[in-house]
Amino acid sequence: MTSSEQISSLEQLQGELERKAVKLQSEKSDIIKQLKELEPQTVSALQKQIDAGHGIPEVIQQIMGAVYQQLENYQQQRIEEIYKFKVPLLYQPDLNAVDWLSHSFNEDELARQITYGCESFIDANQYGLYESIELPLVKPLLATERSYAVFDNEYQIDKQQGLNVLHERVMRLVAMMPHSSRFTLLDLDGFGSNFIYKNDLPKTRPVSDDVHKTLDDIAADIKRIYGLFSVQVQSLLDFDEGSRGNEDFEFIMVANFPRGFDRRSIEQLARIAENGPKCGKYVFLHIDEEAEFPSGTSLSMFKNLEYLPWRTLKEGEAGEGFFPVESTTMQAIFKGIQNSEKQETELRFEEGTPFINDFEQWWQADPVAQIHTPVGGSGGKKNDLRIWFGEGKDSVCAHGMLGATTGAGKSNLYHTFIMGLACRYSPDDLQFYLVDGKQGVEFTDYRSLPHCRVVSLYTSPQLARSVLEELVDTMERRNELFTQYGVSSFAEYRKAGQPGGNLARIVAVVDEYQTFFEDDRDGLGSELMLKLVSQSRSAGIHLFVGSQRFNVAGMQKQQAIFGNMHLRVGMKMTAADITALNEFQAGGKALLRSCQEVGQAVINDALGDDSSNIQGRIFRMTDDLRKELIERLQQKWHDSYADRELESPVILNGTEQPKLSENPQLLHVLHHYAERPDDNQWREFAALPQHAAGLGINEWYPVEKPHVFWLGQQQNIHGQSALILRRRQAENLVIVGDNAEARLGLSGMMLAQLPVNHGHCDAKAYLYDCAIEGSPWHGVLQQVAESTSIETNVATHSDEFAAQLNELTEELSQRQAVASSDRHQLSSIYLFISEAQRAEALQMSEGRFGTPTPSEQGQLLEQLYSKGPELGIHVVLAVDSYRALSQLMERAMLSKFRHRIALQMNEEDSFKFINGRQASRLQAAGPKPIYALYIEEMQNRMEQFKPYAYQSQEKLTEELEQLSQERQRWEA
Ligand SMILES: Nc1ncnc2c1ncn2[C@@H]1O[C@H](COP(=O)(O)OP(=O)(O)OP(=O)(O)O)[C@@H](O)[C@H]1O
Repeated sequence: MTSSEQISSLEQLQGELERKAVKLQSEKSDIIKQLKELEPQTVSALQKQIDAGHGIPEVIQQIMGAVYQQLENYQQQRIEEIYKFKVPLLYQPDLNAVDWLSHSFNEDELARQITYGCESFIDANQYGLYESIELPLVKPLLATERSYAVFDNEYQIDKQQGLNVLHERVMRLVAMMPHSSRFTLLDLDGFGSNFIYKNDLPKTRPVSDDVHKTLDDIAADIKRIYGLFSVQVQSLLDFDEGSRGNEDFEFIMVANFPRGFDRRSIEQLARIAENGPKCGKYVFLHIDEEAEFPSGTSLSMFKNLEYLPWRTLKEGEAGEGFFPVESTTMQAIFKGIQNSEKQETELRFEEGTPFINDFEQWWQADPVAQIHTPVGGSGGKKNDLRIWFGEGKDSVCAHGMLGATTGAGKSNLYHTFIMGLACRYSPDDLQFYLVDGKQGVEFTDYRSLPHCRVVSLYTSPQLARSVLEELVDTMERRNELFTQYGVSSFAEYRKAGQPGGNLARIVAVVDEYQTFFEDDRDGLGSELMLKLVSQSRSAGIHLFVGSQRFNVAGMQKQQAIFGNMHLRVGMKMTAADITALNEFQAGGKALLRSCQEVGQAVINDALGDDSSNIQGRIFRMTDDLRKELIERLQQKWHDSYADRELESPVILNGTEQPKLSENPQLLHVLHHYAERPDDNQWREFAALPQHAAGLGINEWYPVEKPHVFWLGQQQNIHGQSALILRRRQAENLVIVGDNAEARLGLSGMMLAQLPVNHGHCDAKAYLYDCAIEGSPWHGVLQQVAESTSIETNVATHSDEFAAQLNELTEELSQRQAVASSDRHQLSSIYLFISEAQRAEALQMSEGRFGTPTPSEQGQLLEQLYSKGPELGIHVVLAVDSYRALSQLMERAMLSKFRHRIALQMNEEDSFKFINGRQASRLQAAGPKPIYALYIEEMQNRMEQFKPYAYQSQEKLTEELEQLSQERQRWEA
């Protein structure tokens, strides 16, 4: 119910009550009249009864009883009707008479009017009611331009009288507006003893010992709020609730005025009293009549004072005045407020961005000079808070930064910004790189946003820096392209018709950007950031970074970097952070101090210059709306570009193992070629740079029958670790290390990639699964093999393995007989031995002279890995430790494994296996994520990556399904 309805209902109540009472009165007399009219009939009825021989008194009783019953029913009914009308609780004259337990305090009733006594009664005696009804006397408050005063009446015995009036005002106001009122309690003479409930009030302004400072702060607020006004909006009360945000109405309560005030503070207070009401600031003075005003001052300086009635009312009394609030009532009100749930006021995204409902308008905005989107409203207008990057008429805005404490609404601002832009610009015109902090998963849903090129979750410092590195590389590639076509900027290139292919503006949003500078002794993060922010604007690349504060630990060259961050967005921050910051000037800082509520922000696009501050409230974007919009944007992509495959973004995750099904290089091959590529197409794909989702390998000779197997993801944007098996000596793989999930995941995913490299007649797999039967690892390889169309032979026991070895040895000797010119026609054969440490028949035994001698199976295997690779037979061996490996083969045999993967192992084993301690340091930061090293013996290459790892049966099944779906086109 709005306030005006409230008041009309008060008046209505009064009228209704009077009408009912009069009606009751007239009905009562009607009945009595009827009763009187009954009398002659009664007489004749009596006569009849007597004639019939009945007893007289009994008959009279019967008739009279019926009549009185009827009368009573009437009265009861009417009285109930009257009591149904209740005075609204917040307007009851006596706050002590209110049942506060029945009130939720969840919503505010703006005190446009307020009760200041009892106006009239419906008198119980007069109308025959059980109880009298009191009606409130109301007067306007918020809508006036008044301040208020009450005198301490020296003739009163109780000197507290005037203060009690103030207390009653405070309680009434806080009960009406628990969430939108703020109190400033000035008790200079009493040291606060006159406002003992100060800490119970939900919001108070901190009062400095120096009253001038407090008054100056209030005056600055008034000035700031005047700054929000426009022709339509000329008082705080005119703002609609969403855009008023949480700008509070402030009540400045002064005890024992003017005690403790000097001339300057009285002058300032008088100015506040006069100018404050439009900005929602009202002064209430309790005047101590015995105190003297400092010379040159007087109460007449307060021009708009209204005097509050101070008469104490007692129960049943009417007139202007007040009922002193008892302390139990205060407690009930404060408790109720404490338990209330604040109804958030908000400005919804849909309200400020009507274009989101007009699909025709989507993706129509022009990115050539700049990109921009509204992100909030300042008050009078609903969408004048905006973020932009690029070139304006006389200004530029290259990059931006956001400072906001936890819970200030930072994530919501990112979502509003990202979705606003995504609806306005097409994915050909705008792309996002989204980087969450170390703990962050805020950007997860954007994996399916068509504009997204990179989504990084739980981002580690190394990963964060690699994103910067990638942006710098992209910038350099763009600059080369511009030089090639004789243009100097993104805008010129676009205007020239994009002769070298489409380029979109890139916006990189980085949350918790201090991650760039963590564990960074070389200062690489600062170096890269400076390079990017100082050069990338003309390449159409913009950085928008956020943190708890602008200035973050570990950052070097801050001044130079910040000199390019034209856009500054501040939300609620700690007082200490605001005082310390240099990214806003004094006016901006004052605005930031008033951002006390979630969603409030100050935006400045001119390096913090005070002339460019704009304060307001960020649109609220619900998760549901965001998800719905992402889905619709995806649909729009498919509708608009039926012939173009949507490129999947690179997904980085600082804690999780990667998924083969998300490998952009694999996806590129699968999506780009309608069938399994031929030799030339493979070569073309291999030569494609990694940033274009290729392998970046030029040495790709079809005669060597190269086949690619991805192993996992490196800690950077484009780096995918892969090994290429060719028909050359030693093209085998050995995986050594503690982690069973990684060993199994690596072998399993290699197996899963056979159908990428081979048609089903073109390869065969032999599996020797030595995992303990009943263990979670047992049978996993077989399950993977079954999901491919490749012919597979599975052994789980030593004798089955012996048969496999015999078959393969036979195959090997047949292949050796094939003329070398025909060998390229031989199909590929892969032998996977997992958990080889458990293959007893492969272990070496002590020979005649104490030297270890290979077992019979060991010798056959040795032949296969020594002679097989050139003939298309490759061995993939996985074992849990170097010690176990050394029981399977002599050290010299290790040279037959050109490809080696090391997982975490002890330092000694690491030295033996890879000639360095690196493998003993892999998990130094903790067990997750699992890291691995890929060593390419011949090229002396070593790279660290996160391997594909086995996690659970469900996840594997899901992954295999996903992969076979992706491959479907080729299989058909
Ligand atoms: N502009 C806004 N209007 C109304 N409510 C908002 C607004 N912004 C955020 N909120 C609400 O406030 C809460 C915190 O918001 P948000 O998650 O964006 O904060 P944050 O600063 O990112 O917090 P954290 O740093 O803890 O992640 C959420 O419940 C959100 O719905």
